[in-house]
Amino acid sequence: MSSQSALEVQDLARWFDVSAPWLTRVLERKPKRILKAVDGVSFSVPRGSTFAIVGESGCGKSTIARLAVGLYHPTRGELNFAHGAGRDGRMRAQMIFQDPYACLNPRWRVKDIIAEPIRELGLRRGAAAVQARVTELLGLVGLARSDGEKYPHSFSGGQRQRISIARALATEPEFLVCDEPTSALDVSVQAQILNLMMDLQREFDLTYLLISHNLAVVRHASDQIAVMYLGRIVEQAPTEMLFRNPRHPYTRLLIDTIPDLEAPNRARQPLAGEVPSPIDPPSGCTFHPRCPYAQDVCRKVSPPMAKDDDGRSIACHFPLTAARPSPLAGLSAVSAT
Ligand SMILES: Nc1ncnc2c1ncn2[C@@H]1O[C@H](COP(=O)(O)OP(=O)(O)OP(=O)(O)O)[C@@H](O)[C@H]1O
Repeated sequence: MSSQSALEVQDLARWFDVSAPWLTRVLERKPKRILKAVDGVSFSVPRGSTFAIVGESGCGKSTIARLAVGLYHPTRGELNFAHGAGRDGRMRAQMIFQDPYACLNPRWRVKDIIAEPIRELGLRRGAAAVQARVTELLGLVGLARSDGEKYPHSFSGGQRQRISIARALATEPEFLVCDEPTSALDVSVQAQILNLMMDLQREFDLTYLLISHNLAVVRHASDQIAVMYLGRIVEQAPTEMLFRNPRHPYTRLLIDTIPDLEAPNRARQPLAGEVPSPIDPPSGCTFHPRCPYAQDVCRKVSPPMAKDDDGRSIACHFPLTAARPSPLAGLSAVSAT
C-alpha cells in the first residue's frame, strides 16, 4: 500500500442473503435471493484528505461506511488502513452518524459521554487528567466547559453533532467515517458543522470518508468524489474536475438536480426514475434504464472501470464529452417523474 494512503479499498463487496426462510423456500420452491449492496468497489484515500461517496438512497454508501469501521465484514475484497489491516487499523477509525441524538446516551451528562472512550482506552490516567481532556475536546468543537454538565436533550441538533464529534476525537483517531453528518440539520447549521470538520481536519491531519446523498454538501468539503450507483462506483474524480466536467451521465444528472443558489427560482428537474432493486439489477450497465444515451451494448455488457491519466475513473460505454449537452437539456427521455 502507498505510504501516502490512509485507506486502500480493493474489490470490496458486501452481499446480504435476503431469501425467505429455508422451509418456505423449499415448500414454495423459491430460489435464494442475494442483495449485492456493495459489489466490487476500489478506491484509495490519501492521508489528510476527504474522500466523499455520493449517490441516491440504497446505492450502498452506508454499507461502505459500516465496512470501514468494522461493523460489517466484507463478503469479498479488502479494506486496509495505513497502520495495518484489521483490528488495529479499525480502532483508528471512528464514525460520526447522521442522527447524533440516537447515539448519545440520554441519561449521561455530556462530560461522561466524552470521557467514556478516554477511560476505556486508558488514554488519560486519573480523574483530573480525564476532565482536562474533556474540557479541551469541548473547546475544540466550540462548546463551553459548562456544557459538559448538561444532558444531550438540552442541545440543538447542531450542538449534538458537535458533541458526537468531540466523542469521536476523544479516541485520537486518524480516520473519521462521517455518514450523512449534516443531513438531519438545518441548512445554516450544516455549513457550520462542515466548517468545523474542515478546521479539525487541518489541525489534526485527519482523513475523512464522507458519505452523503447530496453532491452540493460534499462539494466544498471534499478533495475526491466517488459517485455510486447500485453498489458500484460509476465515476470517481477530484472534486472540481467532477463538477466542471462530469463524464458519466448519472453524475451529470446528479449535478443538474442541485438547486442553483444564485437563481433559486430557476426550475430544477428532479432526477427521473427510481433506483432499481439491487436484488434483481438490470442487465449490462445497471444505469441503462434511466440513461438517455443508452444503446444496445449498454443493455448487454457491464462497462469496465477505465482510468484516465488525469485521475478520473469512469465506468461508461459512452462517457460524455464537453460538446455533449446535459442529459436534462430538453431530452424527453428524462422527463420528471
Ligand atoms: N443488513 C442488511 N440486510 C439486508 N439488506 C441490507 C442491509 N443493509 C443494507 N441493505 C440493503 O443494501 C442496499 C444498500 O444500502 P445502504 O444503506 O448501504 O445504502 P445507502 O446508499 O447508504 O442508502 P441510504 O442513504 O438510504 O442509507 C439497500 O438496498 C439496502 O436495503
